[in-house]
Amino acid sequence: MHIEISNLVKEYATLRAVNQVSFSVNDGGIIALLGPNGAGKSSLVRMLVGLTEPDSGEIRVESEGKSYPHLPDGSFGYLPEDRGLYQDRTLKQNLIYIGQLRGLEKAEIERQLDHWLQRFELTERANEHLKQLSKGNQQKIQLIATLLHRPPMVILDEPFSGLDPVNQEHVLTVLKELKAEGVTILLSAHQMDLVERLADEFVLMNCGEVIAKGSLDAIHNQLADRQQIHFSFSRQVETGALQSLALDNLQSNAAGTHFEADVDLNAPLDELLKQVAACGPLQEFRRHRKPLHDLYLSAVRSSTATQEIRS
Ligand SMILES: Nc1ncnc2c1ncn2[C@@H]1O[C@H](COP(=O)(O)OP(=O)(O)OP(=O)(O)O)[C@@H](O)[C@H]1O
Repeated sequence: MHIEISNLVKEYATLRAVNQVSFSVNDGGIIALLGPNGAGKSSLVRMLVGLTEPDSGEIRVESEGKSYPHLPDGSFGYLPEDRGLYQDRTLKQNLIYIGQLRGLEKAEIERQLDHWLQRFELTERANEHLKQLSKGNQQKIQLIATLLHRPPMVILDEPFSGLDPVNQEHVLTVLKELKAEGVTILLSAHQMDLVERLADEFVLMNCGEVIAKGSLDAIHNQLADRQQIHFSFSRQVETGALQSLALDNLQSNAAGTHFEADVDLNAPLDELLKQVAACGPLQEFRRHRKPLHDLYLSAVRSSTATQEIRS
């Protein structure tokens, strides 16, 4: 399956929630939609699954030699932002119902139910009403409902919401397992640190627009204006010599052995390494990549400022 999204626009009354968004999704791998509240992620996902239609632009889904304007029914699992299972029914009743809706045979439903309840450590609770479960466990049942029919593609709107760190890790592991099985995953999330470890591709959105997209390397190239280096010496060195190098914001520890500094994105690091090594007995020299979280925050701030100037 291949998805091509081109210049997509969605408007609600006077608000343009999705503005000229373009990106593509290839088979396999995990693609993450990131953006602050109101960035337009759910609006985009709803068009992708065919719940709403774009005002302009195009979604083209190529699957088994055919082309569709949204993901064809039955080809995907969808965890919506508004969760919808029956609170007064047991986990088992809810999931059997979902399995029947998806057209699964009784034996297959039982098989999948056993597998997923065990995988999410909820087997013992199968006969409890959904409302008896914590928010996090309810979220896991919602995920099972999305995965029960083993779709080749899953669309997850905020799969980590309501989960504690232990369960976030658990879901992360399950998503990695699905990826290893060849499932394509498109998810929206706010948990940068988790998403950075999980996704292969990223689409960063703000105020309806894409502000950066691609692999982590590509995002760094698009958003980082500086890079940070860390280096250390086996004994104290005079900072005088270091200060004459092209290093900004040079900081050292109290012992004068460990340093960090900002350098230009295009600075030749090999050359810099030689210059730093000439200042003392160098132990370590490494480039430190800003976490996605930091890149994202500064990009969202500057993109919001640009939008405010424009409007
Ligand atoms: N059905 C609707 N009618 C009117 N406005 C809407 C509708 N759905 C979303 N919006 C508005 O469109 C903008 C984008 O909303 P959307 O839910 O797509 O963002 P989001 O990135 O998913 O946000 P969140 O992370 O909070 O879920 C918001 O300003 C929202 O208020």
